Amino acid sequence: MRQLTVQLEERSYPILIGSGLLAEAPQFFEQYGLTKKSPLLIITDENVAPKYLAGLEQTLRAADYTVVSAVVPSGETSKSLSVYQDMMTVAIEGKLDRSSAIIALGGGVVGDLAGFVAATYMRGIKFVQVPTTILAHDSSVGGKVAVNHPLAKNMIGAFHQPELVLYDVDTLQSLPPRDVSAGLSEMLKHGLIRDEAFAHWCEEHAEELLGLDPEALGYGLERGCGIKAEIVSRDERENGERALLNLGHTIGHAIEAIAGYGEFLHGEAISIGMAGSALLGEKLGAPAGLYDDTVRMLRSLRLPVTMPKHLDTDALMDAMMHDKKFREGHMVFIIPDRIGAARIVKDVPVSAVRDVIELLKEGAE
Ligand SMILES: NC(=O)c1ccc[n+]([C@@H]2O[C@H](COP(=O)([O-])OP(=O)(O)OC[C@H]3O[C@@H](n4cnc5c(N)ncnc54)[C@H](O)[C@@H]3O)[C@@H](O)[C@H]2O)c1
Ligand SMILES: O=C(O)C(=O)C[C@@H](O)[C@H](O)[C@H](O)COP(=O)(O)O
Ligand SMILES: [Zn+2]
Repeated sequence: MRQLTVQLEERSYPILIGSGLLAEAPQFFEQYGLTKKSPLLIITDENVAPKYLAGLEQTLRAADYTVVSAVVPSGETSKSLSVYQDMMTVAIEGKLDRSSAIIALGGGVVGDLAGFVAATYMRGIKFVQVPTTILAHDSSVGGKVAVNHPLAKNMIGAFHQPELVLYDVDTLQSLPPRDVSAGLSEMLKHGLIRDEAFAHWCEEHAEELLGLDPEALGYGLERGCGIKAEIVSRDERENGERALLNLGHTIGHAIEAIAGYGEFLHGEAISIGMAGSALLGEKLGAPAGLYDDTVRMLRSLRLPVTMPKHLDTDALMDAMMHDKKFREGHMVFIIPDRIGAARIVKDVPVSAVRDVIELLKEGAE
């Protein structure tokens, strides 16, 4: 088992990554403070439930935990206020109390939704992240929890750290190829912002990663989580450095909202956004070649680097104004200087962003 720690003083917690960990959930839950005297609520989705829910429920009940479960539709549309309200109803009817915990069994959608329920139920109860996607190496760490507003991504949310991240990598073997690639997008992002060697490693090991080779996946998840944990430990609430984790997200979130949630997977939209950030980087003085290198790396992971022409530039520009980094009238972007290093740039010219959006359209020169 690989173990990392998110260092946040009294809110510190471990990230446990390994094979067979779901079967050991009761021991870990007990070790990290989940009481057996109050019910647990497992929130999962329709794709994950048939594969992993019954097993987890049985293991927990055999260890004397009381378990209530809720299954939401799979996909981005479940990060909504209406599904959030349904989860609140299940929690109230299931008699969760202030000592209860919520278990997020699934990918980033379930993690963000369940985490937001935990952050707000009775003004906040414990929760545990049990990620089942590659992408969730990012979403399960750091405590950003949220649902979407139709106009903008992750608009209704909180910072609420889990007690534990229990990452059973065996679950990843059942992921569809499109979700494998989407998850690798955020893995590469961690290399692009902080670790040049890791970014190259992702490209060099693309075929093993896409083929779900356990050794490659284990290392990639450990390094990706490690970079995220280091940054979050220094800047939990995104007052500075944490914004680097948003590379590609200003454009990516706008694509997700304007195309309609679920049309593009999050990792796919972020991939297009990272290609756009590299273009912006070159416009703002980064060495030529940065865009080509970035695009080559993204393509090696079978990720898209262009968007359909029909996505309206004005609508995308409007959506970008809702970015959480937009403050005091300034458009703020994460701009790569080179592979492995990026910086926060305040007041990026709107005209440069508009040019980049046009260049990202399919068929543009
Ligand atoms: N909080 C954060 O810091 C953070 C970071 C990155 C992304 N996110 C959010 O995460 C979400 C994307 O996460 P995601 O890509 O994991 O999406 P997801 O949760 O929708 O999972 C992707 C798909 O895989 C299915 N699935 C999950 N586990 C499976 C398994 N083991 N086997 C087979 N199918 C499985 C799901 O049902 C879904 O259809 C977005 O909403 C994004 O905004 C949050
Ligand atoms: O943890 C962070 O900080 C990130 O930015 C990670 C991103 O991958 C993630 O998509 C996050 O949810 C985006 O946050 P937001 O504040 O832009 O909504
Ligand atoms: Zn993301």
